[in-house]
Amino acid sequence: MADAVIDLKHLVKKFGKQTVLEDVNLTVMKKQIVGLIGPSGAGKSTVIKTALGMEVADGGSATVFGQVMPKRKLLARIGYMAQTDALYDSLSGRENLKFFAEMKGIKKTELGESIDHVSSVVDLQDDLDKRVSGYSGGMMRRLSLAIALLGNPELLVLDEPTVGIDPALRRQIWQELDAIRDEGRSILITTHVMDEAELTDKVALLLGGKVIAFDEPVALKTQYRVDSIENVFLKAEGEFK
Ligand SMILES: Nc1ncnc2c1ncn2[C@@H]1O[C@H](COP(=O)(O)OP(=O)(O)OP(=O)(O)O)[C@@H](O)[C@H]1O
Repeated sequence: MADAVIDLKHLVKKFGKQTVLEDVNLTVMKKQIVGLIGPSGAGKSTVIKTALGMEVADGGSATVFGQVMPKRKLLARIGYMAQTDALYDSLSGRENLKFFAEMKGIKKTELGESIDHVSSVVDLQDDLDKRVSGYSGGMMRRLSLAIALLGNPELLVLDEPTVGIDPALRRQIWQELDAIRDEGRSILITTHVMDEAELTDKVALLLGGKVIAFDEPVALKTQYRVDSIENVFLKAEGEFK
């Protein structure tokens, strides 16, 4: 699709004999937040990893900015937050941010401002000089998110970014995600928090290796004749079984 930032067409991914993704169709357009929901083990992380070229597809196609990943040139345009934190434990939060900022090619003159901004979004300013080995799980998630936000990437791919994060901070993070979208950037986010799925522009429901529903939250609620995305999820899952 023209203008699609992420475009997955009939994507198939197998692990040995297990077909995790059977026929996944999904697009993330410019200036859009797309939420990917589905039961545990449905394959949400696999969708992300295959889209980003960390796993090789067994069928169909996956493009990001019109190209098949991985493409070194595109990496600077993408902020990726994995489900497991890839942080340097023996370094402080600030040192981790500096390291990843350099990897992303952020100019030295912009480094301080950049680190201040991303650490304030996740409320880590006061803990930046502590070693990551002393961080709680939630603090590590917040640092990983801050790293993904560095450099204002055009596309953010966030795998369960708000696990272990309390509601007030979660709200603050969503304000930032909205601002990022309003600037014309794009976000693909997986979540188990159904309230968060309500905040997206479009929700994709992954079940049985397929995106069985993909629409605006309001449209999905109308389609399933329920009053929340949580109930859409439960009804779709019930019908599927
Ligand atoms: N590298 C791998 N090798 C073998 N099997 C894998 C691999 N990665 C994922 N799987 C399997 O694929 C299925 C989907 O896993 P995935 O992590 O994508 O699900 P998920 O929807 O992200 O789950 P959760 O919500 O629990 O994070 C699972 O059955 C998992 O065991």
